[in-house]
Amino acid sequence: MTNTRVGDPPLKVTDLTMAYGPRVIQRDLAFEVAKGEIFIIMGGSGCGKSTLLRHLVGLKEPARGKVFHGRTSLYDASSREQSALMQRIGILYQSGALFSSMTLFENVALPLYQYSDYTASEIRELVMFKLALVGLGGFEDHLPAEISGGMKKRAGLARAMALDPEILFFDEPSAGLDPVSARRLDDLILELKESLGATIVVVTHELASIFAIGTDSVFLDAETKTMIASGHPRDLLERSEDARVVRFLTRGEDSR
Ligand SMILES: Nc1ncnc2c1ncn2[C@@H]1O[C@H](COP(=O)(O)OP(=O)(O)OP(=O)(O)O)[C@@H](O)[C@H]1O
Repeated sequence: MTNTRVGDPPLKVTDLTMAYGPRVIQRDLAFEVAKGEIFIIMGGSGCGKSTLLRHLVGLKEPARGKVFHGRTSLYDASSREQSALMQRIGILYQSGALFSSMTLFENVALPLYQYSDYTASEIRELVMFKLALVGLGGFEDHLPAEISGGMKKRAGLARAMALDPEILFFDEPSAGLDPVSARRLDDLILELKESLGATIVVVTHELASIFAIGTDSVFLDAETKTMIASGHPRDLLERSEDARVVRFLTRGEDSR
């Protein structure tokens, strides 16, 4: 199924209000994620970053407004259209969310068996390719418990990429990783963007990651409950006049 035309942004949010029951978390969100960008959702703790991610991937219906994947309004689509859309995205959850009783090979193969018509030998080839892409060639028979936290994230990434998604969503990819593993993951995300041309949406408050990989962003403010900045993180750092944005991007050590 193709629902995008040249020039259509892969992801767009219009007039979005997010709420849990009567409690509004964010309102008046509007932004587009252009093809090939690494789009960062940032803001302080509790501002609604993960909640926004849930809205973007079909897990939470907006209180108001729309989320478009290509030309399709996600929450106005039929459940058949929605599940087709969901197969065109990949999600890397915080823990990597691997099945602990399955080998890395089986974890990555699962979505291919579930959602594609590939033969077993084609799946084998694809899984080996995806594992090699994330630097886990040779680890296909390992169980998640037998590998490090950084490797689990990379295996989760291989699984998120199994179906060659048009958009990848990452929820706090470097959470729980030591700085060296976090750097490696950032480098890998950049490589994937270059080699696959994928569009990537990342929730993170890690400054190093934001500046290392981000090419566009939205900044959510918990107090005013809306977005107060958007754009390339480095431009925001250099040009934002908003003290809250600058404080966040300098961790309170503004030395511009
Ligand atoms: N299922 C839920 N039901 C009710 N309130 C919720 C639910 N999930 C989150 N919230 C509330 O919504 C607000 C935003 O939470 P969210 O997890 O989206 O923020 P966040 O920016 O991702 O935070 P953090 O950076 O700390 O992970 C918080 O006040 C949180 O308590």
